Amino acid sequence: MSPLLQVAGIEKRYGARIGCTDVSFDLYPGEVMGIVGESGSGKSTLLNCLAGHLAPDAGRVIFDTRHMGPVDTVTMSEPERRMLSRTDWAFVHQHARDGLRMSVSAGGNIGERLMAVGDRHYGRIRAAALDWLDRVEIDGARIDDRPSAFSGGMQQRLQIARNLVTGPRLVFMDEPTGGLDVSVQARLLDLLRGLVRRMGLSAIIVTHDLAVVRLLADRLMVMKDGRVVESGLTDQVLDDPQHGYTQLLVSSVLQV
Ligand SMILES: Nc1ncnc2c1ncn2[C@@H]1O[C@H](COP(=O)(O)OP(=O)(O)OP(=O)(O)O)[C@@H](O)[C@H]1O
Repeated sequence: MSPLLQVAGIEKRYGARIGCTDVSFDLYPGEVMGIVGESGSGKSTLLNCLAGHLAPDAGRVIFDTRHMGPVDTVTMSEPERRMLSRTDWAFVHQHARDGLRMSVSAGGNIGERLMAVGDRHYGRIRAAALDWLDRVEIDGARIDDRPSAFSGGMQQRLQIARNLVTGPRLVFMDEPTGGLDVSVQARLLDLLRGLVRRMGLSAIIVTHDLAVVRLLADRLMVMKDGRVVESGLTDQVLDDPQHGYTQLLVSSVLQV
């Protein structure tokens, strides 16, 4: 099996400050990679470089596209990258309002993604929207409501539906459960785990919450000061951390 994503030597600087540096890894189809580290360790910078939101200063990101095969997403044109982010890629933001159109109905938010990839059949789009509302446990009767009338947890579930409806090959998630109440987080995590497993999704999840990666990620990268200090299978890294920083990260959670 060839990798879905090949990341080699990614570096991003903000002036003299390192955002992230020397990051390399492969991601295989159906694999979920977690990226953990304390605030300022470079997780978001790396995720944004991978997802094409930030231009790295060095390195390659080769993605195996559905239509063109492997392409370097760092050097591809902006329109090509925009198309990729509507088709093969999805991005789940920490704050649902960054990933939703708040003035458009719930059904419209889901349908918009389908229309962006060329679906024009109203009945089919509405049926898909209803199906996806159901999959993310939102009552279909709310299809014409705007997301602003939803709770934080519902908004996040709607954002996930909007992202997954087009069957992306790779989903980027930035703190998908951050900022939600603990009980809401648990339900969302459960839902995400079900969707990831059922759809065989490949995903890269940035979080500072080790419980999130424990549940969702097959593999883990631990970042500190912009560098990857440890990586491996999630259970291996969390149960037997080798690097002092990872040991600290794991033990600080256990003490809570
Ligand atoms: N726009 C920016 N301008 C200057 N420096 C930045 C910028 N964004 C991030 N940085 C710096 O880059 C480093 C990595 O930050 P980054 O936000 O990627 O970390 P993070 O692990 O995602 O943190 P958090 O969990 O708080 O989001 C930090 O030193 C940060 O101060």
